[in-house]
Amino acid sequence: MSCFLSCVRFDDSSTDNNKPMIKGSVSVSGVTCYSWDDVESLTSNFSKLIGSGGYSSIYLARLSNSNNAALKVHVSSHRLYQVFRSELEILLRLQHPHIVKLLGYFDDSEESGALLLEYLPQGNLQEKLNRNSKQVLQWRNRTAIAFQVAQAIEHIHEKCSPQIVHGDIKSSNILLDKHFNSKLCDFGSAKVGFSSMVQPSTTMSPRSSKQVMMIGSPGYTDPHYLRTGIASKKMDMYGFGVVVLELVSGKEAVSAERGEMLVHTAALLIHEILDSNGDIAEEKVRQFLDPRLYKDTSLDLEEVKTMLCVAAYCLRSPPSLRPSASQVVQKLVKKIPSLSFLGCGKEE
Ligand SMILES: Nc1ncnc2c1ncn2[C@@H]1O[C@H](COP(=O)(O)OP(=O)(O)OP(=O)(O)O)[C@@H](O)[C@H]1O
Repeated sequence: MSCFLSCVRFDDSSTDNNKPMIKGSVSVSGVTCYSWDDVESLTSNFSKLIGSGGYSSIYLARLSNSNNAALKVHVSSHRLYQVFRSELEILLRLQHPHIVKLLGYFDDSEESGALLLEYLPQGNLQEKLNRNSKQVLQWRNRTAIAFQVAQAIEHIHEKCSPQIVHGDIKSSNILLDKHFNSKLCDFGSAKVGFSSMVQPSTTMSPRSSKQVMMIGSPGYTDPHYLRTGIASKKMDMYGFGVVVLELVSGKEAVSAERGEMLVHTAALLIHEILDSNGDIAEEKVRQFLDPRLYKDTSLDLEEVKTMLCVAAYCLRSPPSLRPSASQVVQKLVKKIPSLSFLGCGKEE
């Protein structure tokens, strides 16, 4: 932890971005309430699927001003309607350059809902880091993405009221715009309130009534949360640590071929980093580095060490030893000075 404490300043400033919940209105503060007919027409009858998740399908939508948008349609069910409502209410509060922007929504008040979101044309970070991706994400983009995601987490953890735990930080929940600026999405697992204790809820099905619903995704879930069911800001920092390992190595959080977790593959290196306070041999750094970056002229091995150091501290146990998001932001700015030019993520 000393490596963090020596270079951070705490920022306790908070802004209240509460916005009133809209019900039945057409458009308030730029967020529009749509009818189902509107939704069908915006998506040309759901003609283009651009993504899917555990609880939803995402379609390309075209706004009246010809701009593209993304429509996230939640699976119809009473339980998932609560997930939709929770995500809607959280997104209505949030306004940050690195958090996906809510443009509108549809709500039947019973079991169906849809969110109209700004469209991020480069898709998600997991796809971009995939070995089969045509384009190799450059090192300077990777450091900027880590920085911007840390800023988004800092915002929900420390700068909005009430504070929010995202609960599912992973590379497929990080979307990229045309300049590879990142935006955090998917607040369906988020918990509002400080260090919330999550009482695992049972599913609606009587057959599976003993099944508990945990939040998080394989390869990213904080082992402390798995043991205790306590969702806290530090579980987001754990997920962030895994994302940073993905950015450095270009590997998936869970290997598709061998099912191996990246945190396990990197365990030895992480221990060495923590033991040496980040002072590790360049050769070891190179061994872990995404080989597609070897020829990247923007690559700087000292910056790679900084990123690995951030990841290592975010993955520490117990969670109290992990840095806060603002400590990570400060550390990245201090050690990767080019990031300070990004400011707090300029809008396009
Ligand atoms: N605004 C957007 N612009 C472009 N693509 C998007 C947008 N929102 C979502 N997607 C795509 O759809 C995928 C799934 O979105 P999202 O994570 O919000 O769904 P989910 O059902 O909550 O998924 P999960 O299973 O992670 O809970 C994203 O990884 C991304 O590829």
